Amino acid sequence: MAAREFNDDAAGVPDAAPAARPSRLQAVDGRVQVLVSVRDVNEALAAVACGVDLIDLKEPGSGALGALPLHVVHEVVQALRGAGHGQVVSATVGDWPVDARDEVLERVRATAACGVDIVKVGIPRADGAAALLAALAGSPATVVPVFLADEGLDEALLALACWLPFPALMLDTADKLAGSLFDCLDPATVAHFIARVRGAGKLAGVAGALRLPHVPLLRELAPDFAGFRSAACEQGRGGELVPQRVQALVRDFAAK
Ligand SMILES: O=C[C@H](O)COP(=O)(O)O
Repeated sequence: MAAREFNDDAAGVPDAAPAARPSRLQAVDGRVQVLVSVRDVNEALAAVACGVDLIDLKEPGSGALGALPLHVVHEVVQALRGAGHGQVVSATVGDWPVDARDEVLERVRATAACGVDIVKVGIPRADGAAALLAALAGSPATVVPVFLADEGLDEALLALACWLPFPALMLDTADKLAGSLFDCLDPATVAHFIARVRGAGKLAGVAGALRLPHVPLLRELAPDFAGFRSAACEQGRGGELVPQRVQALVRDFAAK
């Protein structure tokens, strides 16, 4: 799909947007779904046992969207499905420069071939991001672009991604030591992102060093899903997943 086919005008998203790809990712009425990033079979099974909605396969020690070895991605998908767990499973492809389109597309293809439902790809605010989005829209895999919001939100990029046939869009941060998503974007901008994505018929997800005290604000903003790694570990996001921390997140999002 060529970026030049897109023509955002004052009216916003053009009428002739391509239909979003069918995806197993669905909204749940009245509840923010909890996504937790895990690095192996044990963490995935522990997260499922805690009641998380979405399992995200990632090596947190390798960066914001650090990729796991493909054989581990495959192994976790097999373990979850083999044990009868139907959670939507996503996986990341690593942190790539924005112009490494061929490498990203190849990694997206290989990751999707491991049986995950969704492949998450980071979109930095940088020259070349529109071309990357357009290339990802042409991939046969189900891709969810993840806007890295450290430098703010680029409205034109968001409009393009809303127009392209992705089933969902996410916000996240690249620098996990610089605070949370809300240190990069104010709640009104996050609310605007969610409304814009929903208005385009897609699901909206947020992440970015979010912690338990952010849950009330997240519930108010009501994205379709919120993603966590840092909050689920005791020794930083590269440490081990702590089930009690995951349970606390699930409980607080489910509380009446
Ligand atoms: O997609 C979710 C991320 O793994 C969240 O990680 P984080 O909480 O460390 O920002």
